[in-house]
Amino acid sequence: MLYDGDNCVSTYEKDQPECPEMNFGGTMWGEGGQEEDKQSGKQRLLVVANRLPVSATKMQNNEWKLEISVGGLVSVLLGLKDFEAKWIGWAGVDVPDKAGQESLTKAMAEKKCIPVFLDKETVNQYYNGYCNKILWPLLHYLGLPQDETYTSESHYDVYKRANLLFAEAVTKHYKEGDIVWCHDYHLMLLPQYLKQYNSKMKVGWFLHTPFPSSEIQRTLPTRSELLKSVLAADIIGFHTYDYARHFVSACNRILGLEGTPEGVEDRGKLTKVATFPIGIDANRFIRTLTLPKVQEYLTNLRERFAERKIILGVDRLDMIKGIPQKILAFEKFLEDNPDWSDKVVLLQIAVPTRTDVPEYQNLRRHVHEIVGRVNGRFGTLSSVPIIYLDRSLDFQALCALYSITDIALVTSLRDGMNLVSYEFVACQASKQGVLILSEFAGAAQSLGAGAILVNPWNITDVSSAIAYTLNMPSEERKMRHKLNFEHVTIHTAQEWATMFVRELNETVVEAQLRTTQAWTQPLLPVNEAIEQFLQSDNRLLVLGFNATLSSVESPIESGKIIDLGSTLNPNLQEPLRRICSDRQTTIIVLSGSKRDVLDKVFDGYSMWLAAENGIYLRHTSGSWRTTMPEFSGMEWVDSIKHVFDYFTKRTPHSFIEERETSLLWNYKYADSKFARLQAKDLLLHLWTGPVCSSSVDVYQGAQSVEVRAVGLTKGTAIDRILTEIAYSTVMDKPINYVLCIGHFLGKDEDLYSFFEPEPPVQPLELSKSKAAVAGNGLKSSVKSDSAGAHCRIATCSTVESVVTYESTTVLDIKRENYFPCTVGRKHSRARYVLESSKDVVSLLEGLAEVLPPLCE
Ligand SMILES: O=P(O)(O)OC[C@H]1O[C@H](O[C@H]2O[C@H](CO)[C@@H](O)[C@H](O)[C@H]2O)[C@H](O)[C@@H](O)[C@@H]1O
Ligand SMILES: O=c1ccn([C@@H]2O[C@H](COP(=O)(O)OP(=O)(O)O)[C@@H](O)[C@H]2O)c(=O)[nH]1
Repeated sequence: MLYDGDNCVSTYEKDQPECPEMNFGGTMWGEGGQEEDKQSGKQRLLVVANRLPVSATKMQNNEWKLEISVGGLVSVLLGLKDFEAKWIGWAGVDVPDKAGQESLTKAMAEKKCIPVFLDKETVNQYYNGYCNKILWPLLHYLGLPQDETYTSESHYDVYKRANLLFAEAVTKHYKEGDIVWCHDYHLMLLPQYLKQYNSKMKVGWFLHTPFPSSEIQRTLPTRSELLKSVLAADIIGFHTYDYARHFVSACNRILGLEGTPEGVEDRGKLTKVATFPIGIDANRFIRTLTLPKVQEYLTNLRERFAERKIILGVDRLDMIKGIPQKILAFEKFLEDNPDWSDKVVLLQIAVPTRTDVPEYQNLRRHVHEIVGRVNGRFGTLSSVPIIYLDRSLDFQALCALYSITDIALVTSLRDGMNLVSYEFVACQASKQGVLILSEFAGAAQSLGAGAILVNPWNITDVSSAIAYTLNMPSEERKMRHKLNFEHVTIHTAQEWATMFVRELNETVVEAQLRTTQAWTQPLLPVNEAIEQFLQSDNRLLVLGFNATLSSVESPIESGKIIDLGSTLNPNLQEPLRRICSDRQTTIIVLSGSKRDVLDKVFDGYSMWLAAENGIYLRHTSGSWRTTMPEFSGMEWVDSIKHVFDYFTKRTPHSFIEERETSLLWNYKYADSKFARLQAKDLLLHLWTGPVCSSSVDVYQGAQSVEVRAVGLTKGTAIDRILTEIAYSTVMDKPINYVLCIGHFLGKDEDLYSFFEPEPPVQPLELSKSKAAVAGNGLKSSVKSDSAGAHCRIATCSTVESVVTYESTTVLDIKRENYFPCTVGRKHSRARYVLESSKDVVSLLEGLAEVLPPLCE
């Protein structure tokens, strides 16, 4: 992005009146930066990138000449007026002596830059080696080096060390509340290092390159470490949706983590993953075109190329830019269109980059060779078809060139975004030339409507696109330009940065809310639960079945699964019988299991059975009824079953449970390690296939994957179940004790919140919320029974949960009488946890003991 390495410093900004100095966001951050920051009241932003936006040359007496090399990111940050920004990055020069380091640090402080000093060997192994020989080709689908004598391990160690040095620089300058924005593949370990130092630091990471398919990422020996480290960030940004999708799927397939619509979830911690397509400061380009110097350039260029159409290529001399392919396509065009041979010229600016890496040196030789061949073949004594420059241009010359060009030819084999295509469009207001753009550049997803998209590997395709564009009617040209010009001028670099930083701030607030609301819970205070049970006179126990009351039989006989289904833990028979017989206690077993399973297991107990996640309900003395008929459709089932079948065949001892309203792939009897890997793959197939096209939710259990209709949750069900119970029983006093225990997964945890009286609110808020309760602050459901009578269930949103049915209060719960508890899950929304179903036995035994003995 910044062409300042390798002897090709782009100094084009330094003389420009509109941008006299680096002054991100106004106030300077000197040694007394915090003071000034307090004055400005702006949020501080630490931008950490491999490269600084200034490059340094040593003069005499430890003095430094600093040149600003403004590229995409720099101009972006120049526009970030709402932040106090400071840049941390590699100094770009080797400064072995302390005195030199101090003087450079001081000089750079004036430009709000903090240099990180890397010695020559570190640069060689970290930047040339691990970044540019390993990560860069991999991220661009070129794979790992084929040379088997090459080992990346030592490079990786140095990569780690370099990332630590960046981390040290950040922590040295970090102040509470700062935003730390890490950039690119050079710094993939940085988010983790920073969070280890201070878990409260707001950290974002943005990748400027593509993120390849997980099949490519899988080959990287350090694949897991790098993914885990970037996941430590609060938010991860990519240029395009495809890159974000690939990243989420790599986390799923490589780390086994769940991808959600918002990002990647790991044991309750969500890392947000989102797309933020970068833009440019289009006005800066438009303004520059009016400068006298640029006009002078334009006059010269017009004279020089008066008789010829100009095709322009501006690329770093990098294999991802597809320069050889571009030249071959141009050769093909000349071959196929001899009439054009002296009427067109290809100007190719090939900016040297990473010149210490052997692959880049080879590329240079290769490109020189083919340019020479084509010019030799099609050139004349007076002109050549390709003008090729191995250097960078100053900004004004570049703008002039963009503006005079007829066709910009961008043939990247892969490219994160490609800002050159944006810059060309911004400079084309008067000429309205055409952009031929590789479909493998991120820019194709934003400028695709106006550009001619090509597959750069298809030489004939690109050659035909050149011919088509040269002959394009002016109306079409104008229409295409208009579309792109609008995009480039509206979706600017500033918008990009503002959006990222805003999202990062919001994500941190959301995450704080989530952690304070949930996810860490103490053990159930069993004595207290028993004591409150004893004190109450109308109690409700809502119990899950599987992994709560069940015991698993050994199911495999002679290698075949004989699924006997779950049975009731025998130790529970006695306590359950006792509790069921208590007239002041109602038990509901709320389970995903089918009706016949619950019928069989709970035959002889007096309790309510809610099967298939509560869609079906019966008292053991009565018959089944449907509580939520709207969820009985199964139009989605075939496509899901197809995927389940595929994995069942390939995972010994796994099986499918077909229920009336859901479908479950169960691998509780399979080899757990292998089955977990299979489950990861299965989930990926579901998420990228049938789940996208149907209204279903996926529930991931410890040994199962269940799919059911969206909205069919145990929390929705309990609302209807209580209505039914209230309707069919005589309740002379409200339920004043609830124990809600189960191994409930994912969205089923809404069951816990159904009963949860909301926490006390601030005094000021309290009056507001009371007012709301009187108005429409009630969670309510209104349903008609068969006779047309209306039942209403309402939950008051203060410290008490109140449920009424036809003006009779059914449920009146205070926080101290409510015990929501998960079984065997480390991360849950329930207030309490019991570690295993054994603890459930002890608890129910405890409850049974305080009841009067059974009269046989
Ligand atoms: O610093 P270098 O090694 O000389 O490389 C220059 C930059 O190349 C990459 O740029 C990417 O960022 C652009 C803006 O987001 C994007 O349009 C382009 O497609 C990418 O290739 C690299 O990611 C930067 O870190 C380098 O500084
Ligand atoms: O002689 C030149 C040619 C190009 N550029 C700038 O380099 C950047 C190239 O960014 P791009 O996203 O196209 O690709 P990258 O080189 O970052 O992969 C653009 O902002 C160009 O204006 C430059 O500074 N000097």
